[in-house]
Amino acid sequence: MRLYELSFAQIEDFFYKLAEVKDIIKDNGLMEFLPELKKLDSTIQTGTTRVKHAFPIFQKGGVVMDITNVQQAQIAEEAGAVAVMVLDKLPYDVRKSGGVARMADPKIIEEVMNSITIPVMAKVRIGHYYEAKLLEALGVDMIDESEVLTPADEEHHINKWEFSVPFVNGARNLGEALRRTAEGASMIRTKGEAGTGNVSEAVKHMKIINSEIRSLISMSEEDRVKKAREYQVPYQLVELTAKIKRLPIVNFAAGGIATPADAALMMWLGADGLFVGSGIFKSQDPDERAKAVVLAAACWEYPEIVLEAQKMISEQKSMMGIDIKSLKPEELLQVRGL
Ligand SMILES: O=C(CO)[C@H](O)[C@H](O)COP(=O)(O)O
Repeated sequence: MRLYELSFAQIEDFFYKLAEVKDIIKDNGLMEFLPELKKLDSTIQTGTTRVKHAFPIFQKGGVVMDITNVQQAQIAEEAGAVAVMVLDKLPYDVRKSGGVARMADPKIIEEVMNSITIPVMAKVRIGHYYEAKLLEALGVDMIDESEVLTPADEEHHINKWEFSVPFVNGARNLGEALRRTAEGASMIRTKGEAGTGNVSEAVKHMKIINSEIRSLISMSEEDRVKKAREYQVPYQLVELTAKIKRLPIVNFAAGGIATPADAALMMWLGADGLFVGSGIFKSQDPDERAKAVVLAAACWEYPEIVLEAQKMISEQKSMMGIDIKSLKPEELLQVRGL
């Protein structure tokens, strides 16, 4: 039983209780705890859109860490990550190794699921319906249809409504974010340029989305109808975005976040939370950095605390970043899946 299979009320209660009962969960395993939760409300349907949307809401303010093995998963859990994302290779290594990047080995994903108590996500190739079916069967908590892996379909994304497991998708602008939402994604992450250790593209994408939402808000109804056509999404989705003045689903920042200061910057720009991979596990101080990034994301409104977080790491141990301008157009991961 995974988190998305619970009802909304059960998930809510789970997260409230999580702080109190973390030790109990650790000692007994999550499975022992679930029957108690089930008793709270056994009648509500599970795997519904409400549940799929609730799961990312409860991760807000947190950091999801890319990991490739059990050891890294344990570092992430120990550091206070809200979830881990299992990959075959970290985005930096995907970039360096070339070739076709596919979903991670299911045996490793299973090992990770059995070794930690926080939610486990994993990536599939864009449009790879069947990798997603395998991950759903495996019981992961969320699927990332990711441009970091080699796209399986150059034209279509997965129809995510068909799944009971929630999906996260990347976006560089409002059009992409709303198209993925219309396809059934429960969470968006700004794409940034993964594996570069360079936060500049994540900043750019977050600012583009913010400014496009601002212009929707001030637009006439007639122009919003036109925008919906341009974005190729239902008008109601454009209308809702303008009304609530934000993306209708949770939006985390990703791609190139490497330091606590980067983490705080993205939260200040309005991210609901963060995905961080290479920046932590390609650094020379992953244990400390993982904790420092979690602290900075949670306390981004307090520069003095972010300063403490920044002091927990050593700049000399940061991953060597890549200047985006040095990448050839075909080396950009962000342009996959529009
Ligand atoms: O979700 C992701 C892409 O699918 C990655 O988690 C994210 O982009 C990580 O990038 P980096 O390695 O630069 O931190």
